[in-house]
Amino acid sequence: MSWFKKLKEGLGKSTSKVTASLSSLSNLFGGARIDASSLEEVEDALISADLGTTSAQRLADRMRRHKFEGPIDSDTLGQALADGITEILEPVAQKLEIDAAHAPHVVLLVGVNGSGKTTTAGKLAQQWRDEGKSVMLAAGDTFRAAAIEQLQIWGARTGTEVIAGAQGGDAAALAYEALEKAKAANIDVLIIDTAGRLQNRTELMDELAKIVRVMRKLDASAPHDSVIILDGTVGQNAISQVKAFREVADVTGLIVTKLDGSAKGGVVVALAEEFGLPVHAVGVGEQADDLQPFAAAEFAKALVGIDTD
Ligand SMILES: Nc1nc2c(ncn2[C@@H]2O[C@H](COP(=O)(O)OP(=O)(O)OP(=O)(O)O)[C@@H](O)[C@H]2O)c(=O)[nH]1
Repeated sequence: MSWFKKLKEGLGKSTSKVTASLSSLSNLFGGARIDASSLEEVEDALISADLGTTSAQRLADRMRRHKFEGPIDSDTLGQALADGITEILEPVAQKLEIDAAHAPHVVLLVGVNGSGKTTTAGKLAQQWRDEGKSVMLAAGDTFRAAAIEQLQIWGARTGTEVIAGAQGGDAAALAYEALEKAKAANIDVLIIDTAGRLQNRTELMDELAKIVRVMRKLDASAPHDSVIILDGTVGQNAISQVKAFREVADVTGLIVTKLDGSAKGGVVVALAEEFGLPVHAVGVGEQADDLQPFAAAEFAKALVGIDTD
C-alpha cells in the first residue's frame, strides 16, 4: 500500500468528522458564497475533529472569503478546506535534518508514557542507517526493562550499537556515557530514548532537565533536537503535553504517532497553529517505513479525504 493510501486510510475516522458537514452543506448552496450559519456548522465540525478553535475559526473565515467558481459541491468545499489546512501546516513541515558539523548530532526523544518514543527511536535509526549514516542508540528509558529490550531488538535489526545500563539506573549518567562513546567513535547521530513521564510529575520532569544539563557538559550545543513524541489519538491533551515538556527540555520539534486509526488526527493542525514548532514526521503503523516526513499538502488532503493527483 502506498504511503499516502496508508495515511488516508489511517486518518479515515478523523476525515469523517471533518467532512460530515460538508456533503450536507453542499446541497444547500446555489450561490458562490457560503452563508453564516453553514459556516458555523463547518467550524463546529472542525472543532469536533480536534483542529482546535483558532484553526477552525481561521478556516471557516477563509471559506467565508473564498469565491467559489461554479456550483459548490462537497469536492469543491473539501478542496478549499484542504488548501486552508495546507496553508497552516506548510510552515511547520520540516524534516529532521542531521547537521554533519555536529559529531554526533544528538536527538533526544521525550514524551508521556506509551506515546511511541522507543518505536520512533528504532524507526529513525533504521532510516538514518539506510541513508548511510552511522547511528548510536541510547536506552535512556531505564524504568522499563522491556523498553531496553525493545531498543536492543531495533539495534540488532538495524546493526546499530545500543548503549544500555541496568533497569532503574540513572538516565542522565547513561546519556552522558552514550554521548562520550558516540564522540569517541565519531558517530553521526546519537538517538536518546527516554522514559515516558506524565507532564504533571515534577520529579520526573526534573530528571529530564538533568539529562539535558549533564549532556551539555560534554557538548554545550546538545541536544541538537529535542523531539516530543505525541500519540495522535489523545487529541487536545497533546497541547498541554507540548507546553509542559517545552519548559524542561526546550522542545524543538514534534513527531505525531498512531495516526492510523485516530479519530483525532486533526490535532496536528491545532499543534501547528498553537506552537509553530516543526512537525518532523508522522507515524501510521509499527514498521520502520510507517514513519515518514510530514508533508503539509498530503496530510491536508488525507485529512479531508481527497485523493492526490
Ligand atoms: N498503530 C501504531 N502503533 C504505534 C505507532 N508508533 C508506536 N506504536 C505502538 O505504540 C506502543 C507504544 O510504543 P513505545 O514505542 O513502546 O512507546 P514509548 O513512548 O517508548 O513508551 P514508554 O516507554 O512506556 O514511555 C507500541 O506497541 C508501539 O508498537 C504508530 O505509528 N502506529
